[in-house]
Amino acid sequence: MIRTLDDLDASGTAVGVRVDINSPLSGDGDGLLADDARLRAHVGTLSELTERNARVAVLAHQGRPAGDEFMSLSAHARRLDELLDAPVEYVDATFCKAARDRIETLENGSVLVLENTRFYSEENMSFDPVNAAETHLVERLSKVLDVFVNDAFAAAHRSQPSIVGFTERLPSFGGRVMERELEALGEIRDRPSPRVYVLGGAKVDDSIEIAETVLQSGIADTVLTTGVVGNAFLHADGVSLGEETASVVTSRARDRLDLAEELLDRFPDRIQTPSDVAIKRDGERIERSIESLPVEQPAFDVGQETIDTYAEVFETAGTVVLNGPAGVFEDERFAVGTKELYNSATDAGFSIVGGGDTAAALRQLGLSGFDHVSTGGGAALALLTGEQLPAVTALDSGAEN
Ligand SMILES: Nc1ncnc2c1ncn2[C@@H]1O[C@H](COP(=O)(O)OP(=O)(O)O)[C@@H](O)[C@H]1O
Ligand SMILES: O=C(OP(=O)(O)O)[C@H](O)COP(=O)(O)O
Repeated sequence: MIRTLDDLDASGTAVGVRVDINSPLSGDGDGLLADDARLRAHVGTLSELTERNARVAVLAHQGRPAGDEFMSLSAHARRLDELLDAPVEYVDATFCKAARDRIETLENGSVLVLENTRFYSEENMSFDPVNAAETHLVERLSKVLDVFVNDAFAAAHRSQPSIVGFTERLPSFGGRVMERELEALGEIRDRPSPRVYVLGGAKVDDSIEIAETVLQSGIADTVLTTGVVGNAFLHADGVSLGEETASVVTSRARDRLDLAEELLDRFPDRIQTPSDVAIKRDGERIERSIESLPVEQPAFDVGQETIDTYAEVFETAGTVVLNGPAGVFEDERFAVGTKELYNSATDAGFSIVGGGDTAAALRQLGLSGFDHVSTGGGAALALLTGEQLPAVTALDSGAEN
């Protein structure tokens, strides 16, 4: 069991808090945040620490080296300053003397945002906790920190130094986001059955692998497919979709379509594919049954019959896990499947939603009422397929040290 903020006497201590505020940027190259959901998620943990009179140094990443969204955290710090009652400063250094000096002179009850951890090469590599503890970032920062709090659930599937290294050197605790996510997602096998996984979106190969894991292990009783994933399963089943749709499928699925075909053979009663789709013809949404395919136009959503069939499955489901939009939700005409399916999933005993684009779809379509909306995409799916997360293993073993 990991220790939480309930186990921490924070007053007067210097606390390093790893958060995941990796966010979509505005796209204008101005480094402004297009969405602050991940920052708002951490407000509880950060406020609790400042109200308890701790000095808080925030560690986080943004983007990946050479990627479009690889940026400084200065805009994140400004937004956190607006969101928190406590004063928030920013320093464009992560672990050098300038950063360490600022941490040492921080006032109790205030926050310092350190620079993007991934500006340093070691942070872009994977380590086991013992070796992560020897990296410059962890070794130097540990000298000026008393305690480490990991609240970065969305990065908990990574083995980077700032995620797994501090637990070897400092008393370490899970933050409130980490605690809530592990509670909601950690014991998926204990959630009521039948458990239904709805796999949509465009990460076709990942979703095919997830389908295999959850069906084989019995974590899921049924897998329903939508989005490009649904079209990929139809394609693997020998349905001739038409050139446009097939080319979206094959551009998204590199080498797992054979596995999809095998899964349809092995679990014929436990995987469902769409019975109809919505295509775009002359700028309009037209619904077509699968039997009437192929068509020239691209299939951008599931059709009403599929929506109704899947909604019936939700009515008797104990747990529904949804990942990935059912269609091109960015276009109102093809948001119908996502809107109606996610809405009816709230009829299930317990509903869990994860995924970056999925969270954006929920906001855009005004969908709510789920039992848990995860801050993580990859991390949530790793947990929901029964994997042990490196961040949690490190917090667990840190608690034993
Ligand atoms: N039928 C479809 N054809 C083309 N794109 C689709 C279709 N269904 C969903 N998508 C696209 O999938 C993308 C989201 O997928 P993904 O990144 O896998 O979701 P998440 O980040 O939630 O895991 C969206 O941009 C959406 O437009
Ligand atoms: O956005 C994240 O993951 P996600 O896209 O799976 O939700 C996390 O910040 C992890 O980032 P990474 O996938 O670059 O390690």
